[in-house]
Amino acid sequence: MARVTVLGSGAWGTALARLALTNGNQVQIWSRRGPSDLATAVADADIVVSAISMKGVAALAGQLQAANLKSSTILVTATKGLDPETTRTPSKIFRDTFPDNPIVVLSGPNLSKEIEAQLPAATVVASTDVDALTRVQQVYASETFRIYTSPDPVGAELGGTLKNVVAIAVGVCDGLKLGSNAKAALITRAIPEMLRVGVHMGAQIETFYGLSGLGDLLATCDGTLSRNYRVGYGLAHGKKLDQILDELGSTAEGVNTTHVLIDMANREGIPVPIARQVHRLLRGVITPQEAVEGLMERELKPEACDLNARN
Ligand SMILES: NC(=O)C1=CN([C@@H]2O[C@H](COP(=O)(O)OP(=O)(O)OC[C@H]3O[C@@H](n4cnc5c(N)ncnc54)[C@H](O)[C@@H]3O)[C@@H](O)[C@H]2O)C=CC1
Ligand SMILES: O=C(CO)COP(=O)(O)O
Repeated sequence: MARVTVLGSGAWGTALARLALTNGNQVQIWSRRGPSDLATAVADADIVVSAISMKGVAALAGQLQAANLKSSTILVTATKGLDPETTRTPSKIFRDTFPDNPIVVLSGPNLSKEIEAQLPAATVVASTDVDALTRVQQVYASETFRIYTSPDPVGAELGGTLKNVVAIAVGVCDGLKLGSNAKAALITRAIPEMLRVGVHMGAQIETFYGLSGLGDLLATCDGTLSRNYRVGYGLAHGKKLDQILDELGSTAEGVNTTHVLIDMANREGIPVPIARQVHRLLRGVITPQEAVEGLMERELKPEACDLNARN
């Protein structure tokens, strides 16, 4: 049994709290608009699970620091995004703020509605701290939630982060009714793009072929349960981005991730053709049809990809 505090009472925070509770752990949820004070909520926790939107992670890390988080507390991050100011992943933000705490990433094909319905699923917990990995694995492993471990936290969270951009593109593809061939081509060609960014940011290649990479890419590109997919689908039907996000009423991280990714790709010269079309589409400078044409009209090239290619 562990004392677990989950930060964030959105769809994913609630599901992660319920999973830990069902396994017999002592669980409390903190949220920014809730009644409890952060310092009190984390004071006795063995494990703090952060499941808030990316836009709040850097500030939350600062608040936790002010709350004097114990250095023995395991910090688990379940957010899938990149910091707009620094391009850091959540685990990097926590690592920079809490150099002595064990940091664990939890990421995989985990659409919260299916998890809440107790459908079988698997995920990855990733850390360089083996004891912390075992502890978090024990807290979450159950008959319906299978937990694999990985030594590559950055790779695990980048898979979950970058696939959100692809899910927007696939939503467009389905919204325009481009067919199964186009969808298969898009998802497959997205993999070298994700790998190129991942390798640049220090991830291990094999992580992207596991649950937190390919697994999450497939789950999120499968259809209507994914909010990022629904962003693309809505754009393909001529809706404005603001309207789509209002209707969703919850976080679609791929929108912010696309902007951060394109800033980074421009600075570092990383070729990301799919993300670039998504970026133009989100900014409203091209139509969904023009985004497709932009991809199809690119120069012809071999399929094999150079992961260190630069523009
Ligand atoms: N819902 C899902 O199926 C899954 C979501 N995730 C990731 O988990 C993260 C949260 O997603 P959801 O819970 O689905 O979103 P949500 O929109 O349902 O909830 C977002 C939560 O973040 C909190 N939050 C937002 N801005 C904040 C700030 N500035 N400071 C403190 N808290 C803030 C909100 O109060 C809310 O509790 C995202 O990064 C998402 O990609 C990961 C796996 C599955
Ligand atoms: O990350 C997720 C599933 O693993 C959730 O995807 P969406 O944020 O697109 O709903």
